[in-house]
Amino acid sequence: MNIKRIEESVSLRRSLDQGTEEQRKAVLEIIDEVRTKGDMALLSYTEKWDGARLDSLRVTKEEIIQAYDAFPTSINVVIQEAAENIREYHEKQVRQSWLSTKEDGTILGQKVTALDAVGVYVPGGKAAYPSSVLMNVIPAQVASVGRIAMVTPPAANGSVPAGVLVAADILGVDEIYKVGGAQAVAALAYGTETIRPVDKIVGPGNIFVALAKKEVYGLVDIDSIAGPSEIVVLADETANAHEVAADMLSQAEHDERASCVLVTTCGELAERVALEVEKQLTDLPREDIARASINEFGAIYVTESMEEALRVVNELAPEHLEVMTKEPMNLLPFIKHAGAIFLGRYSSEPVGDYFAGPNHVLPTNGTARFSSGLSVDEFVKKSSIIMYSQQALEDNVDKIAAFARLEGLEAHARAVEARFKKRGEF
Ligand SMILES: NC(=O)c1ccc[n+]([C@@H]2O[C@H](COP(=O)([O-])OP(=O)(O)OC[C@H]3O[C@@H](n4cnc5c(N)ncnc54)[C@H](O)[C@@H]3O)[C@@H](O)[C@H]2O)c1
Ligand SMILES: N[C@H](CO)Cc1c[nH]c[nH+]1
Ligand SMILES: [Zn+2]
Repeated sequence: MNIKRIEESVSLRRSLDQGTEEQRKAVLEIIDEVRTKGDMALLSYTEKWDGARLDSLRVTKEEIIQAYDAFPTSINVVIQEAAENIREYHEKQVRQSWLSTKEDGTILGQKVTALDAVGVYVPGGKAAYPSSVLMNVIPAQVASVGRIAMVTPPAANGSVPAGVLVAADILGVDEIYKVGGAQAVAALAYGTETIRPVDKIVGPGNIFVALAKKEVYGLVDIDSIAGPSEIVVLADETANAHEVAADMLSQAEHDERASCVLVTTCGELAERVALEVEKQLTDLPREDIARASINEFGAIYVTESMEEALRVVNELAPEHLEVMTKEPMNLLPFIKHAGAIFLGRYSSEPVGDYFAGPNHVLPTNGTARFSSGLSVDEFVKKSSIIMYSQQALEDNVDKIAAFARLEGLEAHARAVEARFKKRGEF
């Protein structure tokens, strides 16, 4: 791993995959087919892209029972405990509706209402993470979303990864469909004979899923489009090189385009981490992926001071930031931009990926400058409440009418004045 000089400015931003012309055309065609042909189109695309010939799209109770047999009970217990931690954390995010009464009797407020129906996309194959099922479903449940429908592409033999089914069942999600790609997104947005439409679609997926989500946005809401994983470790001379390297590799193994960066005030630590990364890479099962990510998007920066290191961290605005310094809590006030902040030696990034409670769906590509991780807020909406008293309207009618006339909107002015003037008096 190369130790780099700090340039004027540093960035984690990798070009976002916008898809090729061909992929965009394919997605539009798939959406149109699903909209017009419904289930028939879903079954035919599932055969074409996933190689699975299905009789029916919905996962059955028997399949869930079989999924439990694939694991020892001990892992189910772990999933259960992780789910409890995630639920407890997200319960703290719940917002209450509020009403406030002014002196003149006016009541203003905000009513928080959960979405009626949400679709959760769970990617197929190796990236079918049961942990992501927990992270996408639990905040929706905590928000009291009425209905949660899950979609995931089946393997060629028609099966769905057992871990995904067990995680869904532990959470009580029983509406699961074996369909993936753009066709699944289209089904959730438009509805088919089997799949009822939803109001919002969340969850990561490949370029076909991302393009389809962008295309149906407006008809339904979508979450942010997550890019490849990122980790930045901010360390001083007290950090342990073996542990820093291990944490960096935890994200490098996700994706060839994942990024892991060390920012340190200690040149000696930088040298040791570079060697450790190389050493630890060699026996990783996903060595090829991690090596590609390190070569292309890995970096070690040595800074003159902690002040400069903090400037670099805020500029990178990473998805995950680990602070491995003598007094990590003391640096918290100076960290402005990061999706999740892991403080101290014992807060290794996978603690957050799986177990601690906060969500692991986080802003990537520098978007932590202006956005936040998935939360209960994403599954509710807010209606404003206005109940003006007679006194309040009488006191303010002239101001409101004047403002309306400033905009040339006479009917607006007359609407408020109608309470106090008779017909023909305007
Ligand atoms: N950021 C995160 O938290 C996170 C987590 C898990 C996965 N991911 C990402 O999700 C993605 C998973 O990708 P995947 O492909 O394994 O699963 P996927 O479920 O996203 O996509 C599989 C589907 O793609 C469609 N497809 C494939 N080739 C096609 C083609 N030529 N034309 C039209 N449709 C086609 C098929 O319908 C197939 O069912 C990866 O990019 C991974 O990085 C991200
Ligand atoms: N670190 C990933 C998000 O960047 C989430 C994840 C799922 N499983 C393991 N990790
Ligand atoms: Zn991870």
